[in-house]
Amino acid sequence: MRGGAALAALRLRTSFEFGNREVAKWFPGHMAKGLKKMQASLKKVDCIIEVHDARIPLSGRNPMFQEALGVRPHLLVLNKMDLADLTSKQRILRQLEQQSIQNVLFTDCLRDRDVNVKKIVPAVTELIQKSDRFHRTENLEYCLMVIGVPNVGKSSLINAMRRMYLKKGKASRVGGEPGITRAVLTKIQVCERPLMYLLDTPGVFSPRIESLEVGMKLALCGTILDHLVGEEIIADYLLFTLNKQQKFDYVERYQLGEPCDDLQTVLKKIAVKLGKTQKVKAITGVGDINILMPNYNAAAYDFIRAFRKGELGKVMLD
Ligand SMILES: Nc1nc2c(ncn2[C@@H]2O[C@H](COP(=O)(O)OP(=O)(O)OP(=O)(O)O)[C@@H](O)[C@H]2O)c(=O)[nH]1
Repeated sequence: MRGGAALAALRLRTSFEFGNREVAKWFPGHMAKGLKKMQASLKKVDCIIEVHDARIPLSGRNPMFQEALGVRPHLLVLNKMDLADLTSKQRILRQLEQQSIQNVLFTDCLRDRDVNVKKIVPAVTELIQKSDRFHRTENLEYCLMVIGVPNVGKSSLINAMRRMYLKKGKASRVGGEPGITRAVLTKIQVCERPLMYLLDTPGVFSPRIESLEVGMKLALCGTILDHLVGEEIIADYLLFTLNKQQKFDYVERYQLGEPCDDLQTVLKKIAVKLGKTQKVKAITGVGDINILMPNYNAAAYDFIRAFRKGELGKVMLD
């Protein structure tokens, strides 16, 4: 940890200049399957498992499905907990509770037999049994659906649950029913008593981008296509965030010597360190010379990817 005086000498930014950008273009509507298409299958669902990225537990979730579906048991799974700095977990849970979200689990779907993934079925069983749905006797099968914005790990969660339950030999996959898309109706049995299924196709929602800052956080976590936002600005927001939170793993990774808040300087050093440079011929008064130009795009790409893989340390963006 660097001392206050040393940090002050580095002149780190205290705010980020977002400029004039149009967030509306950052998430093309066709990327989400759309509520309408999902609604038919959602009607049959007894409990919604909403997956979101644990690094942005408050930003970008789309509450639209709750409004569209009325009151229905809902479990919020904050996934990628392995990438999140959870020292402020209690604050996050309190803030979520203020939004009436009480049922929250943190997961790491890539870890084999994650203990928290295991808690999903008992939590969901309790939620359904406490809800009105339990008194509807005509159908004793419970059906769960995983939904969320892109790239938060919905498919990974389904696969983790599938591994967990299919391995036990208790679960079976059930084929489609006539008249309804087979893919939507493919079910995985996840519990015997009560009989519970998970629809194996997740519902994709568009994120709610209420501000440029929220948009940038979503972009940093990879839920928006990078080129729509711009890799350079994502890299700059990443640099700003790491410095603000004093997460200086990047300094060591790229052998920068000391933290720096100037993107061009950082990208130049990253490019040189990674050997991402291009020979460019320059014509001068005394003849042609070859100069080495850093490939800023390749450097920005590496910087962002390293962050997303957790190689620059754990963060909390909200
Ligand atoms: N570190 C980490 N990575 C994860 C975790 N869960 C998923 N991922 C990674 O996140 C990326 C997206 O995972 P998916 O399961 O495809 O996410 P999705 O929400 O189904 O994505 P869409 O199909 O785009 O909606 C993949 O590279 C996964 O390997 C997790 O718990 N921790």
